Amino acid sequence: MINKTEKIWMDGKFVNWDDAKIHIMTHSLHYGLGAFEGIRCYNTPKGPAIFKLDEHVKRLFQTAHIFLMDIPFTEDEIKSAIINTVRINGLKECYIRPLVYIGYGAMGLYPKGNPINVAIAAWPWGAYLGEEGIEKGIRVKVSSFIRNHVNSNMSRGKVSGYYVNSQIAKKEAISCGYDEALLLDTEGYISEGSGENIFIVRNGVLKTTPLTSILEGITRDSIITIARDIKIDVKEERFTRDEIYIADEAFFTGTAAEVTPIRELDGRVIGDGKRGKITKKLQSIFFDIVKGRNKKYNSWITYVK
Ligand SMILES: Cc1[nH+]cc(COP(=O)(O)O)c(CN[C@@H](CCC(=O)O)C(=O)O)c1O
Repeated sequence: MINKTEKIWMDGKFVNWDDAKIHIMTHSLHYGLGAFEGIRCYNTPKGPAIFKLDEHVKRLFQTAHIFLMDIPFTEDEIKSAIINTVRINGLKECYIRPLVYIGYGAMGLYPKGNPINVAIAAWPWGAYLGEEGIEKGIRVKVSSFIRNHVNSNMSRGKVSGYYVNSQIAKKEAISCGYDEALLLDTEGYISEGSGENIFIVRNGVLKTTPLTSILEGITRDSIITIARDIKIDVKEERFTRDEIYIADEAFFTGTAAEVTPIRELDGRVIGDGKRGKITKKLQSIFFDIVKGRNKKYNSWITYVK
């Protein structure tokens, strides 16, 4: 069950969590066209700070742009609303969910005149794939469902309705006794997890999927930068499921998933079946950064004063 907080921001005003309601005939509820973000705020020695706020808000507006949704607020207004949502709820660490949706009005696939509404909620949300997963790694299954074609899904967009594909993949993985699903693209190459990007390590080289059928992950981009800063060779190129089977290490990245090692894929143990050395190094630098303990990356965090 979600951890309720006090207030939710809706179209410029704060409302009580229990009063944050919309009409059942709200367009996006029926047709799935909503733009959303997942953002984390961490506690730091100088108080709560939001990780890569600018990048997340930019992506939210890019998604709306791709789908011809005019957000009736500026990026700065949304950034302040996000900061104020964390502040008004007195949260030190939380997960933040801005949602841009097509509101109540016409029905049908061409909703002329329906308003574009915006809501922002923030709540405590711990390790997405479990604390144990962060330490020891998780078990993953290649899904029998694939990512949509790049001309079906506009994969630079983070759209609510796309997560039907992710949910059916995750349900299958869990019903088969795994922790998470890994989806292939339409050509059978590795794409991404149901809610994460993926990295592998082979012979000291870090490899991740190129920006094709995958969401342009902000955590993915951060890990690539961190890896290159510590002189790890990073390749963004396609690879297949069996390259993961024989990899030395593998891990997921995402705002919710953070950096979660993968210890097994489809019953094949990866490396020695534990969190790999490079994974551990990148994970620890990442957590130092988000928790305000690495000055070099201070521009990546926005303090909620
Ligand atoms: C499909 C997908 N791929 C990659 C990522 C990683 O992107 P980024 O967060 O920018 O590094 C996410 C985020 N998944 C979000 C949704 C989780 C949820 O269950 O809801 C998240 O991690 O917030 C995805 O949903």
